[in-house]
Amino acid sequence: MSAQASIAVLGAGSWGTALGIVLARNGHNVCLWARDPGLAERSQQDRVNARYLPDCPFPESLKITADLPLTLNAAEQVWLALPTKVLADFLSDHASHFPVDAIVVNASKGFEQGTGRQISQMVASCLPKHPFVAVSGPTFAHEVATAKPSAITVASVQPQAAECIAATLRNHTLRTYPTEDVIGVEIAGGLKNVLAIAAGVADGFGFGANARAALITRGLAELMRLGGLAGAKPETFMGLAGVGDLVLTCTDDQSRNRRFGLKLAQGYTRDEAVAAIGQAVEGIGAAAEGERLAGRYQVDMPIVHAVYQVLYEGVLAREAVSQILAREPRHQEV
Ligand SMILES: NC(=O)C1=CN([C@@H]2O[C@H](COP(=O)(O)OP(=O)(O)OC[C@H]3O[C@@H](n4cnc5c(N)ncnc54)[C@H](OP(=O)(O)O)[C@@H]3O)[C@@H](O)[C@H]2O)C=CC1
Ligand SMILES: O=C(CO)COP(=O)(O)O
Repeated sequence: MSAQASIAVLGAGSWGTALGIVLARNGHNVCLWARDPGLAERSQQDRVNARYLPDCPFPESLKITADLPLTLNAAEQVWLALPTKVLADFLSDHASHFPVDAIVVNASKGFEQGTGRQISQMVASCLPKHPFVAVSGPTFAHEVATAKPSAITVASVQPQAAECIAATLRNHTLRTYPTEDVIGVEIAGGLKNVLAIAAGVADGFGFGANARAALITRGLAELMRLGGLAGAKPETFMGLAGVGDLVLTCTDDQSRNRRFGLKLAQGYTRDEAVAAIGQAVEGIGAAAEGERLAGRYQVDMPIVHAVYQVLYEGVLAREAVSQILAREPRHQEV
């Protein structure tokens, strides 16, 4: 891999655009793929993605296009920043066009819809020979793109691939932390969005800071219980991709998932709240997959279950909260 890499970033929403900007600023040649030719053309001309990151100008070495073969051509790294629900179809349609030696880097958070498979498993079934890396952590796109200090986990079962991607991504405002625990990083990143919805609901009802802290702590316990049975390392949940991202998204209104929960508490239906946010709300799909995984591993996940009931079974948010509070008292354990 050359010091100046040729990089394809697929998905020109807020996260793909932010990553494209950072990678280009780091001196790499980046081609960002947008599915909307109009957006690609305007952004290439104006040197900014006015729809998703209007105040973040493109560095010179960032190009944006809707031409996928051109984007993938000779890429040494292919970064995925698409909503998780479209990933399965996207990979089955386009994986055969990925350059054979490219490292595949996933930056999305969630699970395959309908199966609960992790993104690493989806990628492995379509691209079994490509090294795979997952990046995840407390990183709001706008803060990363505007070079606010941030830190991110870079996970791969192939340490060399993790180190390569960490070196590509890090700079003086973005610290990278490699790990081999892909399972833990993906479970934490996928399910913290469900808990952020719950935090938004609780704050929307005015339950206060104590309730929010309890929710984060007990939510973390749910992630660790599931992660333990799925083969993750407990310490991953105490790191950036675990408690780091959980705290970020449960406490700050930059989070779309948290804002979605706030809307539910205001009485919006699920679909009205999705429309009001107007961007990816990964916690919705992840609630269904979290419920599926809890069943598969026979693990108690009451907060994930409550969010699932509100989103899929028509239970009122207030009622779901009362049900959690009415649970049998128990000893604290993780
Ligand atoms: N934003 C953030 O701060 C962070 C986001 N992430 C994760 O990154 C992933 C992407 O999120 P984010 O960029 O924020 O989402 P956004 O809602 O900002 O953007 C979504 C992007 O996906 C595109 N898209 C939607 N459907 C399709 C499709 N069928 N085929 C191709 N492209 C499609 C949209 O295109 P169009 O504009 O044409 O609709 C848009 O470019 C999510 O998994 C999220 O959890 C991770 C860390 C930080
Ligand atoms: O994952 C994120 C930050 O780490 C972004 O969270 P939201 O998708 O809730 O905005």
